[in-house]
Amino acid sequence: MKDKNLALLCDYYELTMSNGYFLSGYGDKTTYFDMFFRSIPDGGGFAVAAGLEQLAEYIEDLHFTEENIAFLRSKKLFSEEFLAYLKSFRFTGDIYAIPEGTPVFPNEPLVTVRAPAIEAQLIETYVLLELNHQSLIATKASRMVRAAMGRPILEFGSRRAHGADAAILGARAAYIGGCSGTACTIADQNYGVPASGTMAHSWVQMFDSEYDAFKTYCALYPGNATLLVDTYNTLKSGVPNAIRAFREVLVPRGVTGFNIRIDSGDIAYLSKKARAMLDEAGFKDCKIVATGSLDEYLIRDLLLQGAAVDIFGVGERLITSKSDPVFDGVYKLAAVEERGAVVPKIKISDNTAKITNPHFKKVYRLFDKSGKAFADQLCVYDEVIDGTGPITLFDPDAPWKKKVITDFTARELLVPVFKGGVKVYESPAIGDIRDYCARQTGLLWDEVKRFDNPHTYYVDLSTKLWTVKQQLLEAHK
Ligand SMILES: Nc1ncnc2c1ncn2[C@@H]1O[C@H](COP(=O)(O)OP(=O)(O)OP(=O)(O)O)[C@@H](O)[C@H]1O
Ligand SMILES: O=P(O)(O)OC[C@H]1O[C@H](OP(=O)(O)OP(=O)(O)O)[C@H](O)[C@@H]1O
Ligand SMILES: O=C(O)c1cccnc1
Repeated sequence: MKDKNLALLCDYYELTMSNGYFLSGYGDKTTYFDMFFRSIPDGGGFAVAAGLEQLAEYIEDLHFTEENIAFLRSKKLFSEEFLAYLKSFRFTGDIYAIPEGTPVFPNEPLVTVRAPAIEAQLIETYVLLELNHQSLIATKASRMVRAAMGRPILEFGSRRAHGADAAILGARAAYIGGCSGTACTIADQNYGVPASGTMAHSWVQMFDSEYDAFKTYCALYPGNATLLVDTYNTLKSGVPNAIRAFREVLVPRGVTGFNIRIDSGDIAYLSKKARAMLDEAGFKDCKIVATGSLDEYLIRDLLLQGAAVDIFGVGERLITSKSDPVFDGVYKLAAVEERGAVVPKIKISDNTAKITNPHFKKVYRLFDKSGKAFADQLCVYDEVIDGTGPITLFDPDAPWKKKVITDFTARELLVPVFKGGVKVYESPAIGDIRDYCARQTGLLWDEVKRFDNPHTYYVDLSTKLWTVKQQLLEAHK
């Protein structure tokens, strides 16, 4: 993907509008665009931001090749002046973003772009596709990881992913969301997501007997043997043959740390029976991996049934976020600059939830004295919340419902990623993003993290921002 020029991976209207801005004298106008989302997949209480590293790489490299320009010329729609401008196009603006792995909520900017109109417009599609996809999968992974109550989850979805990028970057996002590894080897090579795996039924079928298959695998990979026990009959042959192979090949070598995998049938019943057989054979440390169309609800249900599963492998329902496969991030103009002053802009809708929050904004996360996050506050860019004075929180839709908070700390969420076209943000190592995600998720109340009817986390507006919004609504009445 890195070697491909993806400048034309944009919706065609970005180009027609940009050509139009260019010809109408708006091309250089400084604009502020926010990327934010409106609803949390699966009715969850929070989402996990992901995709920033790839977005930053894309923008840093964004340029139009001779071929791109010749292609655009062939459409007979774009002016020669605009095509000449594209030849030397580079992103020159500023970008602020919420770091990957941060729990995020509807209506707060995950990315704010301050750039000349054409530049900000041309990156819209990529900003959205990268953040929408990776945030979707990171959010889904986080749900599954919570359902597994500390048991590792391995991402096994490449074969069911909607294309190569969805597999590779999906594996990256799943790791950020808390998965422990992936079967996707290239995700390890490219992004450092630890790759591992077990074996397919074909391995077991290939040999004259199940026992031969297990014995050979144990001899080849003594430190990494996870034997798939359900090819013929899990309890009658799979588990007994696995026990025999462990006993005959691994025990004499002093190897520990082997596993079995169950991929079909009643996982609760079979895992409990298999556990008893392994324990009886003296293999109390042998772990049981379960796979087969799992998701957070099945994982939770299996654990409620007392399934003796130590590790879950999850594919299709994670890599496609099958139960709710759309992350509805949007990219909206929030302000422009007129003679150096920031002028807020609003998008009005009959659906009040779709009215945008205008202005160049900051996002603060507020923590109570126990360290738990209790609300996010959107402010105008020149406001500061430092926790030294009280803060008034109110419901933006019912501003008379107020409370004054005194004992709290505040952390600004948006960090600079580009300044004047120069990338100033060094993306952390993937393992650090994953750890950060786990720590930040740990700062949310359990009520926000439950699956059913989670508590709505407040994303409030400062009085100043709320007033600007009301004034714009009045002005457009
Ligand atoms: N104890 C259980 N409680 C709830 N769901 C389960 C339990 N055990 C398995 N499942 C789930 O039920 C579904 C069973 O799928 P299905 O019957 O189509 O195939 P399978 O058992 O995996 O067998 P095969 O791979 O041979 O088709 C899977 O989604 C699996 O995760
Ligand atoms: O079910 P998922 O969550 O996607 O997990 C990955 C699945 O992929 C493999 O099966 P494969 O695609 O070979 O087909 P199978 O279901 O017939 O085993 C593996 O054996 C798992 O069952
Ligand atoms: O390694 C595995 O067990 C695996 C990999 C991909 C898909 N299903 C299982």
